Amino acid sequence: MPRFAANLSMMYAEHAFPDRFAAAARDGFQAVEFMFPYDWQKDALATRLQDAGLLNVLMNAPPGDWLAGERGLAALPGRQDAFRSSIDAALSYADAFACPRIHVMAGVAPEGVDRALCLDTYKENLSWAADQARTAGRTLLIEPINTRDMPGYLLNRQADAHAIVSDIDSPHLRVQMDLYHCQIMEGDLTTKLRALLPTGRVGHLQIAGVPDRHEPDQGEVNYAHLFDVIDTVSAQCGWDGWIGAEYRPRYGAETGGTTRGLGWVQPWLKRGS
Ligand SMILES: O=C(O)C(=O)[C@H](O)CO
Ligand SMILES: [Mg+2]
Repeated sequence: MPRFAANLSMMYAEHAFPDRFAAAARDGFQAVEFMFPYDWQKDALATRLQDAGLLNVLMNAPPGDWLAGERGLAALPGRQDAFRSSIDAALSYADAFACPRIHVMAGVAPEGVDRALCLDTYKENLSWAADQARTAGRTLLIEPINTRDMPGYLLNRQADAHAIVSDIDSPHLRVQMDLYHCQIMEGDLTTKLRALLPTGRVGHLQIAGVPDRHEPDQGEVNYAHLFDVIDTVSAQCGWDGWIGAEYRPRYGAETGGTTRGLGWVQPWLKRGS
């Protein structure tokens, strides 16, 4: 049976972020993920998480200056100190939330910087970070992101992410396989899931409708079919990860909000919530 986590950075936007934990629990989610909790005091958010009886299954490391266009630091030459500080911060927050997984974003190639140098920087930084994660008992994730939503992002395809994870060869570095991005960049989702889940290198899945990034019951991807595929392959290979619902709800606060669009996940939500 697939296990779904509500992404509180995109869902429940009709509530202030700290209030989204209780909102997701009321709807029956048992786990949440989110991107960047760093604007909030970690113990206060940890209390919201615990009061709502939720697991936090994924969070992101600080991405650099998001408003200035930065989308991660891991592959940026000359930013090693900032990268290492971002990992320290992420591990501290992950400890407060008992969060096992941290998405470490690669970054957007700076103008005129050689992609080969970025890749070398990426591997060097990830090797160091995976060792920090080992000590802390966490797992880092790298995610291929589509070039339409994030032009210039330095990791776009599943095979490249798996090659990096294989090269670094640490149990504390895995792939975050976002099926929304994978559909846009590559397609062939059924075959990719059947091939990649058994490798042991996929640490987390995410979903959203394609192309509008709304609920997964809208758009070109048949997620009901993919949930069956994930169930079948997981039973065969023992994959026991979570699936993050990382989408922008189609209903706003005035027309029912996030809750109204949860029909797609009802069979898997906790009863009596
Ligand atoms: O963009 C995505 O799909 C992600 O999962 C990142 O964590 C946030 O950009
Ligand atoms: Mg994603």
